[in-house]
Amino acid sequence: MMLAGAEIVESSVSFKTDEAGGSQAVISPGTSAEAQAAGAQPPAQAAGLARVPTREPVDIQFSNVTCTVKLGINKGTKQILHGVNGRLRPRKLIAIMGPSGAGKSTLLDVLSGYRTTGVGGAIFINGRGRNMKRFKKMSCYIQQDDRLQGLLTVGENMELAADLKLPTTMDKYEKGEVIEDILTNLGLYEHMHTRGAQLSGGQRKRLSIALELINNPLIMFLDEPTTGLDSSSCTQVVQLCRSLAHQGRTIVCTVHQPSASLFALFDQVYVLAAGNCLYQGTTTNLVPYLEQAGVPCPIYHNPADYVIELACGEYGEDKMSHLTTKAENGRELAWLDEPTTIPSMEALRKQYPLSVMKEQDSESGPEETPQSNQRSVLIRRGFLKAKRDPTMTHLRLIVNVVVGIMLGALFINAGNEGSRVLENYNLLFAILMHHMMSPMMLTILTFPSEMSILLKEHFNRWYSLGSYYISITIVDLPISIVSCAIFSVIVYTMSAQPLDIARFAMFFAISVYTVLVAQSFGLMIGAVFNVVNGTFLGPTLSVPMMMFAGFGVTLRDLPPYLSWGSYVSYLRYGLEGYIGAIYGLERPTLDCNEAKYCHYRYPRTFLKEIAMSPNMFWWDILALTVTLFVLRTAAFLLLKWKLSAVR
Ligand SMILES: Nc1ncnc2c1ncn2[C@@H]1O[C@H](COP(=O)(O)OP(=O)(O)OP(=O)(O)O)[C@@H](O)[C@H]1O
Repeated sequence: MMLAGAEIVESSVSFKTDEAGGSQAVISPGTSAEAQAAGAQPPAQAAGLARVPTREPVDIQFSNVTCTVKLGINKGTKQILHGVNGRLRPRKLIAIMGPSGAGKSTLLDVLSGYRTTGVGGAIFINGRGRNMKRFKKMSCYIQQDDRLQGLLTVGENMELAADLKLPTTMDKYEKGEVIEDILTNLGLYEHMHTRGAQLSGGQRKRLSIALELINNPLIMFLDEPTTGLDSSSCTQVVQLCRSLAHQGRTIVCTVHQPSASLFALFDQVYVLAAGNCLYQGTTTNLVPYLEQAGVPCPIYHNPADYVIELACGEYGEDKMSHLTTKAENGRELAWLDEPTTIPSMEALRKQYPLSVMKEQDSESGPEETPQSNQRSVLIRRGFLKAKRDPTMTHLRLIVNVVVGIMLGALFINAGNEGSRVLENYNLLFAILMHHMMSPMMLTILTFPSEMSILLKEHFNRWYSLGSYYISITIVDLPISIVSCAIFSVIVYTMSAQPLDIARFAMFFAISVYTVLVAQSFGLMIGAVFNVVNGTFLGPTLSVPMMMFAGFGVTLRDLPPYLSWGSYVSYLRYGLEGYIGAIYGLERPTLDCNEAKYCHYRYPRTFLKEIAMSPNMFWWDILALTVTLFVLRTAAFLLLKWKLSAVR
């Protein structure tokens, strides 16, 4: 790992903060495309990212790449990429351009290794077939939507990413230097204490790049880094990418329709039209290429706009196919920078012998740091987020207090009164519903957004799924227990349940179990479905659970062909557990102060009526433990499946 003082290879862009707190790109001389086009050698970098890549730059070649997606049952398939070829040269900022729907993001997904399903063709790294494990160690993928931790500040985001991505042997000062260097050069140092959610679009994009720069990748893929940014932020981000590329990285971005000045910042451009390559070469060669192809770019027309118009078929489909043929669908290298010096695959293999790969392969495991470190950092991050989370923590605590008081007030003193046993039974069911619905819905509503961050961070090798899963389980436990305890104390005392520590402990244990099981059920749904589908499915799937709980229809009265349902419904064990806690343990006869005749003042009569045994508590705990384990494992497996299925 090279830190401050490392060799600096080219002039660059840095950002200075103006008085208003905004950032401005300061372009050092020697970086303009014109200067490069004129053959000027860029001078040494005066200011810029000190951490240049420590490994040799990477040459990427792809051949006959296809991508086909399934459109659904009996709807056939659709081919998005039609055997495209290309060469992505090192130290270059490369734009993949094309009209909407041309397949830019798909090509980027394929090249980055994010998409693996329905993909054909070959990708070569430095002359050898891509080894995914090795490739992932040297590359990162920054998707279009900035998936950042909005509750954490820029500094915290960077610190935690550094703890996950830098060797554990580095101390906090060394890591701090890396963070300072990156933030200073990306113009984010002054925003160190701003939360991710409060950053502007351009700042968010730069933070996304900063986070991935921590472990100094050789190859960076960025999907539409300029979308949604104003022209000055666009220039800042593209200038930054250019500077990073010229330090020795291969940077590939998709862009929609860049302005002429933005277009000039790219070194190389790859134009796609309907899944075919129309042009591959330097930005400066585009105009001569079009001229030679017989479709000259009109004077005063932005070449980037013109080529997109051609790619859209505005000048006729025949021109599109003519250009695809001329570009040999990306095989033609004549329009790249110094085409005669582009090494063959064989030469590249000689240049990068396998013995070097051996060293790289033995460097570390699939992630940068050991699992124990990943877990502790993720737990730290989880608690930091939980402390500030207005929904998962603050609202959850408030809801438990409010609902506890409301239920307590509605069923005040119902617990000891023989004439109100049925009311108390309703209260126990209402408590069960509360413990089921609130954690389940909260998870269903919040997890999909967490899922997108997980997808990004897991793909970029920040941590393993196992470490992530263990950390979210641990972080949520104290919040669940505290909110459950507050609720239980309020409702238990207000409704005058028997003041017996053993009974309260049983009541509380069942409550915590119900919350944890419901949350795991929500996690299963949230891992697979989006918010809309999850919001529909969660409560809908819970209805049969309620049916089989033994409330409304007693367990005795369930039709024999449906009796299995009571064994799979965790609510049945929850309700039975509550009954055991409140009416079990040989509870003495209840008071009968509010009526002349109290039919259920003898708990045994009531238990007989509802067909529940008071002595099943430990069986209920066992059943809930098994259910929790099964659901938690299922949620993990579904998450694992989802991580690969989306690709
Ligand atoms: N999973 C999928 N199922 C069906 N069609 C898909 C799928 N993924 C992509 N497509 C289609 O493939 C085409 C290319 O999509 P892609 O997102 O790569 O385009 P793009 O060039 O990046 O477009 P944009 O610039 O609008 O993002 C589009 O027509 C899109 O609808």
